[in-house]
Amino acid sequence: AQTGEVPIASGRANVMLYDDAAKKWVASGTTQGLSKVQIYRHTTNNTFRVVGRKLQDHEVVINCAIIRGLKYNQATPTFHQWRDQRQVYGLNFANKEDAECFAQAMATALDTI
Ligand SMILES: CC(=O)N[C@@H](Cc1ccccc1Cl)C(=O)N1CCC[C@]12C=C[C@@H]1CC[C@@H](C(=O)N[C@@H]3C(=O)N4[C@@H](C=C[C@H]3C)CC[C@H]4C(=O)O)N1C2=O
Repeated sequence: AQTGEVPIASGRANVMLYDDAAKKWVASGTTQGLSKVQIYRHTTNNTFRVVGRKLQDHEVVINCAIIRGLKYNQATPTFHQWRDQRQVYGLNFANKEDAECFAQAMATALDTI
């Protein structure tokens, strides 16, 4: 977290990006594996972003702003996805509880911005 940012959710997930050309999901980052994915709230300007770091080596595998109007799709109880202009992001959560907690915080963020 940068100064002035607080985490409002944290969960474990495989972070994936959709390769539009190949029409398939690819693991984000250099290796497969679980990441700790958090939603940070910036305390002064009330903005939010999703940051994920590999559990193993802390490689940042996702760092994207949560923008107004973002459509967060809970495709399954443990696979959630959303898109921005460039990418489609997928979070394959380690369990339902992490997924639910993350989705709740995402909804809060989307209600706030
Ligand atoms: C209008 C719109 O944008 N719609 C988007 C979805 C969307 C809707 C609304 C708002 C935002 C967004 Cl993002 C769309 O449909 N998208 C976004 C890119 C990909 C996809 C398009 C086609 C494929 C077909 C199969 C399906 C898929 O990926 N299912 C998963 C799956 O195949 N996997 C993942 C897990 C489970 C499954 C659920 C883990 C790895 C792999 C696997 O199981 O091995 N698809 C999509 O979701």
